Amino acid sequence: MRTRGFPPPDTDPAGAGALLSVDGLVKQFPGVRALDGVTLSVRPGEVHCLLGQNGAGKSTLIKVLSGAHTPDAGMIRWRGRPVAFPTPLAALRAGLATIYQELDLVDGLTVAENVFLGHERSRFGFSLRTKGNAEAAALLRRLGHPDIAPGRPLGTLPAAGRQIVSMARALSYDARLIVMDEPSAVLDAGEVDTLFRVVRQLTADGVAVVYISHRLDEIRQIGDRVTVLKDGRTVAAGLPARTTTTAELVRLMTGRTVEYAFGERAGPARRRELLRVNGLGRAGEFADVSFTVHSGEIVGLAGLVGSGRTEIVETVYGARRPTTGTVTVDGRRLRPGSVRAAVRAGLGLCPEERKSQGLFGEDPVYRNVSVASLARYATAGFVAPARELAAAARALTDLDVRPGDPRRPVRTLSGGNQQKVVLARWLVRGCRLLVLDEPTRGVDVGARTELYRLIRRLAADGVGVLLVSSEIPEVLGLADRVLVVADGRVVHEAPAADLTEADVLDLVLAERDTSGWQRANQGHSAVVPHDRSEEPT
Ligand SMILES: Nc1ncnc2c1ncn2[C@@H]1O[C@H](COP(=O)(O)OP(=O)(O)OP(=O)(O)O)[C@@H](O)[C@H]1O
Repeated sequence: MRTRGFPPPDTDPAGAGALLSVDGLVKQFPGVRALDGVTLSVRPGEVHCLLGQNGAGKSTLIKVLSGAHTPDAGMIRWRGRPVAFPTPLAALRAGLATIYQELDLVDGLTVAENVFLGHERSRFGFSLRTKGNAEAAALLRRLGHPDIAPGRPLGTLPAAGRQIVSMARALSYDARLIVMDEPSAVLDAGEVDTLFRVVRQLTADGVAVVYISHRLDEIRQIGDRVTVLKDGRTVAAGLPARTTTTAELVRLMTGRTVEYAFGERAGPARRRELLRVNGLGRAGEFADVSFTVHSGEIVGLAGLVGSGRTEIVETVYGARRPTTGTVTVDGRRLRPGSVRAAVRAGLGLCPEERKSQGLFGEDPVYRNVSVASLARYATAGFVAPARELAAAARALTDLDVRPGDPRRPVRTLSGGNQQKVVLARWLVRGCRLLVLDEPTRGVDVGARTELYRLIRRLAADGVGVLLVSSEIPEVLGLADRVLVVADGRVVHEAPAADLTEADVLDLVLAERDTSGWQRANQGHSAVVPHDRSEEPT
C-alpha cells in the first residue's frame, strides 16, 4: 500500500528566490509511478540534499530535471521560467549539470579534452589545444586542484580525480546548479574531505549543489537543506540539514524507526579453520598477506580505497594470480589464479563492481538471483521453475528488494535494488566461504540492517565470511576479527571488540600521510570502480 506520507513543510512555497523549483512532477513507467507529485526548491549557492530509500525516485527525478526523461505532468522552473529541457546537453548549456556515478567521461582522452567534451569544436578545435589546456587548468585551479595536469590521460586518474574533472566540465558550461548522484560512494574518507572542500568552494561562488547520498552523516557535514522522497512523493521539503536528527530523517525515509543493529556475534565454539592465506603477494599491489578465516567467523578487511583490499580478496578468489604465497581451503592448497578451483572449494565472491559484473538486464529478477545456483533447482537436467522462483523470492523478501515482483526485468530496478539482487544471488548460492566486497555500497539505511542480519545468520550457520568495507563502523560492528590494510600490507590485526573507529583511522591515515593524496592514488585507478554499466533508463 502506498504511504501518503507527511505533508511537506511549507518552507519555500512559491519557490520564491529559487534557482530551480519543481512542482507536482509525475513520471510513470509501465507498472510503476516513479514520481508521484514531487516538489523541490533549490536556492542559489546552497547544498540541497536529496534523500530516499532505494527506489524512492531520486534518480528518476534528476533524470527528468536534466532532460534525460520527459515528465508526464508537473512544472519545472529554472531561474524563474518554466522549462522542459529536451536533452541533458540542453540542460547543461542552460547551466544545469548532472554528475552521475557512472561518470560521463572518456578514458582514452586527456583531462582537458574531457573537460571540454561536447563543446571542444566550437571553442578550441585541434590547433588550439594549448588554449584548451590552459582553460582546463584554470577550472581545475578554481576547484582547488592544480595538481591534476590537463594533458594527463583521464584513465590514469583515481575516482576522486575523475569527479573533479566532471565538475570542471560542469563549470566549463558555467553551471549554476550541479546535481551529484552519490558522489561519495566510490571515495574513501580522505577523498570525501577533498570532495566537500570542492563543494564548499563551488557554493561560495554561488553555484548550487543537489547532493544525493545514502550516508546520512554526510548530510549534516555538507548540507544546508534536505528534501526527502518516499515512494515517488516529497515527504519533507527543505528541512534544515544541521538540526534535523538522523533518527528523524530515517523515519521520514522509511516510515519507521530503524536502528543499526549488527545482531549477536556467534560464539567461538566448534569453529574450525576454513581458509588459510599465507605470504600472499602480487608485485606492485600487495605483499606478505597472511590470515585465516574459520567456519562461522566474519573477518573484516578495513582500509582506504586503493589500499589493496580488493586485490587481496580477488587473489584469494583466484581472479588474480599471486606472485608469492598460497591459499589453502580445508587444508588443501588451491590452484593459484583459478576461480574454478576456488568455487569448487566452496568460495563465493560478491564483487565491488556489482552492476557491471553480471546482471542480465532483460532477464527477470528471479533468474538473476538463481543463475549461480541453477543446478540445485534441476532434475534430470531440467530446471524446476517453481522451486527456482520460490528460492529467489525468499532472498528478495529478506533483502526488501522493491518492487517485490521477481518477474520484472532487472534493468527496471533502481541502482540500489539491483545491488541487492546481486547480493541475493550469492546468499542463495550457499557458499562455505563468502567474500563480500563493499556489500552495503548504495544500499539504503533500512535494508542495511536486514543485510547485516543475513550476514550474521550465515555465520551462525557456519559460513566463513571475508568482508571488505570502507565504512569502518560496519567492519567493527559486523566482523569478529579485523585486519587493517594500508598501502598493500596488513598493518594490524585484532579482535573487532578491541578496536575503535579512531584506532583504525589512525592506522590507515598514518600510512597515507607518508604517501600523500597523489601517491596514494597513483596506479590504483584499476581498483576504483568506474562503472559504466547499464542503469534504469
Ligand atoms: N526504465 C524504467 N522502467 C521501469 N521502472 C523504472 C525504470 N527506471 C526506474 N524505474 C522504477 O522507478 C522507481 C524509482 O527508481 P529510481 O531509480 O528513481 O530510485 P532511486 O531513488 O534512485 O533508488 P536508488 O537509491 O536505489 O538509486 C523504482 O521503483 C524503479 O524500479
